[in-house]
Amino acid sequence: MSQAQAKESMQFQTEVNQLLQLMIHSLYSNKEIFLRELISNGADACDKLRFNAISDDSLYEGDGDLRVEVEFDEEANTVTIRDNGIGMTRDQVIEHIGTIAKSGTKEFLSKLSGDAAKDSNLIGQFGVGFYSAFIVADKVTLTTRAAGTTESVTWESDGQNGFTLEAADKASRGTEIILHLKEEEKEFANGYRLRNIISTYSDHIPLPVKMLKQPTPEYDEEGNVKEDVEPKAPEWEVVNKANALWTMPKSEVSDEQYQEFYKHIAHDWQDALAWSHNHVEGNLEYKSLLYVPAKAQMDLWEPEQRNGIKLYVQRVFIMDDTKNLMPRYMRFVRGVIDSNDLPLNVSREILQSNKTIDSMKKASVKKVLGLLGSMAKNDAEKYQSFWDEFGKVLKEGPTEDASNKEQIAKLLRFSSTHTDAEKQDVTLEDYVSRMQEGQEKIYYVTADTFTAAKNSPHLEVFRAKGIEVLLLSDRVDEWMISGLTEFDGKQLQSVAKGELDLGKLDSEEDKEEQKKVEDDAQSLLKQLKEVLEDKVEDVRVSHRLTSSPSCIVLNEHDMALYMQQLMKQAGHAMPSSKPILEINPTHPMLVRMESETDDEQFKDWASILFDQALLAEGGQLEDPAGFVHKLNALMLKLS
Ligand SMILES: Nc1ncnc2c1ncn2[C@@H]1O[C@H](COP(=O)(O)OP(=O)(O)OP(=O)(O)O)[C@@H](O)[C@H]1O
Repeated sequence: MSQAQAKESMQFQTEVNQLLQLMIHSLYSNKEIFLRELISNGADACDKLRFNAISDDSLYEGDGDLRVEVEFDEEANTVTIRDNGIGMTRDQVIEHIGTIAKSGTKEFLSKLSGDAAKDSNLIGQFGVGFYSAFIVADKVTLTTRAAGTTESVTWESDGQNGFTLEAADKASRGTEIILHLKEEEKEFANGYRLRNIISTYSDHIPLPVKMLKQPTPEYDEEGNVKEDVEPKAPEWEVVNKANALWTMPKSEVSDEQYQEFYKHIAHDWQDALAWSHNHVEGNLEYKSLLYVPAKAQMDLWEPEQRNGIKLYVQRVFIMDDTKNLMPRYMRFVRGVIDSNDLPLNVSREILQSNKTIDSMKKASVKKVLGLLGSMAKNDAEKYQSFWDEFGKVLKEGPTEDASNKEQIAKLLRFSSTHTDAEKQDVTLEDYVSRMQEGQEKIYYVTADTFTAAKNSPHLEVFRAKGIEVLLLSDRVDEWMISGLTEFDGKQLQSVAKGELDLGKLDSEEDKEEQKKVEDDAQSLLKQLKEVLEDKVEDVRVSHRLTSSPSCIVLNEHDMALYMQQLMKQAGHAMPSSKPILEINPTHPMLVRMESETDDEQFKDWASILFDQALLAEGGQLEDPAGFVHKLNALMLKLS
């Protein structure tokens, strides 16, 4: 007996039970969505077949009438969902249905707290998909045959103890799923209920969903039900509108319909935050329906993301595209673009360098930016919830998409010393409106954590003068800043890089005072330079510090120290440029050092001064043990 014929039991991948239990619990009050999920899968399978058949007509096997069928059996307490789409091979069944090894699953499960209420919120990130069948069924039997093959297979599971696989004898291609309903879910084995769910959730998907016509009794002349009538062959009828929602005029689509369609294409079970629906005519003709989800998808940070924009050509599904129709910094967008200009046989290669695609992409990016802009303007709270989910992704924008930099910059939100709160809700426009008389630049500091940014010694003079500084502590921030060098004609300036020139913000008195401190510190500077020659490029008097003894200053174009560290850990070779040490000669530690006559002792002081500045900057010490040793010796001396 070949492997394909034997009945075989297999285990689910780890944690599948946990996930199923969580899903059943989370979606219990919304359980009828199982039907939408399974119909959506069937519709996707038909889309894939239609696309593959463009180059290989034989895949249709004489049946090009693509559809999803829903049947029920009240007595057996079952609901069946059947499609004549692409189907699955045995290996595909194992890969897609028998496992939960979707990218990001592990991370998702690791976030679970065990608190059912909290975890229910999290499941929103995890597309529910096929497994939602187990919300209502205690056994699921799936039989499938891949288009273009002859072997079919039956998968069966109770959602608890793994699954079995067995060779089947399916005459036609596609997938049939029988849900053996739980006793308490009997209500779903009912034609009226099923039709109702289909028209709520699947009315506007671009594929007919069919059910058998309800038998209507025949009456005699007296109005009595005729008995002994020859039973008619059951007839199928389309029970949804199947009118591809994006092709409908906006005025005819309700918010509920937009939301249901979103759930269908995004495989999300929560409402979208906003959408933009466009019918474009002119040089190019296309329709687009673009959604901003409410919650970050699980794989938002994976290099290879699933789904994205569905590309259609004249209502024929071509492919799910994650790269060509939206830039990476908009990878959270879900939707449909349906072109009238592209050829039906458009290939992945063509997509990568095609003028029509480029123009549609450009216009779609503008649409999403416009959508976000008006959300920010009209509903700050909603925009804030968007920012909290997707802000870090949008921050990739200024560097990735220079042509829309200004518009993206207006959408950015920051923490700042204005409130010192971690919440990112300060706009660059807010900042500019609060700039001081004579202030020419927008100041920021970057650090590994929010606390490190907030407590950075570089902020001391800014705090003393009441000048606002943006506090940047997301990993992406250094990258964002490399693309965002100015806003509203004002340069963005790191407070930790380069020579600090506060320009008009320093009074003549300040400048005179600084000059005096500098003159007085000349010999101390000279001594320090000699001792620290190997470690620093220069030692100079700081105008940034008011209460710390020293700080590290980087060259204008150097990456922040904590970023350099990260890059090194990731295996990148980093050029080793030496930093500058700035000192505060009025600090008691420096005053004490100046009077030190023991050379060895002075060296230790200098070394500690440098090392602690490095630590405050998120850098790593070359010789941490040496630092501790010197510090201890010093403390003992002082005791
Ligand atoms: N009716 C079907 N015909 C063919 N393949 C199917 C069918 N149903 C599911 N699949 C395959 O199984 C995979 C997993 O389905 P599942 O519903 O769990 O997730 P999904 O639809 O890909 O996305 P999500 O998890 O976001 O819902 C699908 O991507 C598809 O490859």
